[in-house]
Amino acid sequence: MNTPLPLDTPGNLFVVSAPSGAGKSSLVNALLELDAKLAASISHTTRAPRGQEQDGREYWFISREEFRAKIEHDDFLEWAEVVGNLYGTSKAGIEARLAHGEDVVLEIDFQGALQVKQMFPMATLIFILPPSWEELRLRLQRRGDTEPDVIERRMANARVEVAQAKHFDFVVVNALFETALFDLKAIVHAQRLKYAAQLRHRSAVFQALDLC
Ligand SMILES: Nc1ncnc2c1ncn2[C@@H]1O[C@H](COP(=O)(O)OP(=O)(O)OP(=O)(O)O)[C@@H](O)[C@H]1O
Ligand SMILES: Nc1nc2c(ncn2[C@@H]2O[C@H](COP(=O)(O)O)[C@@H](O)[C@H]2O)c(=O)[nH]1
Repeated sequence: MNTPLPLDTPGNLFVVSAPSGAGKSSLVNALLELDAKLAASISHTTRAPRGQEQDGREYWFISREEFRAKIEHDDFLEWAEVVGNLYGTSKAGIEARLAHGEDVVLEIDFQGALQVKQMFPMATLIFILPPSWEELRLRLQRRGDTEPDVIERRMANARVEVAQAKHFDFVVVNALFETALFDLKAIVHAQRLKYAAQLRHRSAVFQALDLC
């Protein structure tokens, strides 16, 4: 059972999901370079490293047994199986960062995103769409680090994922990279302002109650 996060942390939680190859890592990495207040969370996965990926940089690469043990210990904020591999977001660090007023971004699949929203309704869920199925396939192929049969499985899974976009707070189409990045920055900015105002409202209400 996943234990919920506190509801009124001063930090903001952003969750970015997309079908594999739509460009979410590229967009989130560009956003992280521009935004010093935003930190990424490194997920655990049972899949093998791809290309130049390094343990502790893109992911923590662990065995299925280690992953199962982490589930048993309630170490994950959320976890899911995606195209045959297990992926999970470790709770350690995220709660502390949010409590200290830092903003955290998670790059996870839709199953994980929906779990996070249930436990932490203040989380902002952003879905990145590719401009077309053809372009999605081309991006997966151009990346050159994924076997052809895996590309087919990811394309099939992409249809399931895109059908979930309606449950997200925002949808961004990643056709032109700079335009999508601009949209992402605007969403983060707007949500920060909205939640800061909500926190001020709550503390003003508590003050008013004290005066009564
Ligand atoms: N707007 C864009 N136009 C053209 N190519 C793009 C665009 N955005 C990203 N790409 C390219 O598409 C490929 C896939 O991008 P990326 O690895 O960021 O996708 P992803 O959604 O994070 O995939 P995964 O979930 O598998 O990690 C990369 O080669 C990236 O450079
Ligand atoms: N539910 C979670 N999904 C995650 C997490 N980390 C990554 N992912 C998603 O898995 C797929 C495939 O990723 P890839 O790196 O193997 O291409 C992609 O949609 C990721 O967003 C996680 O911690 N939880």
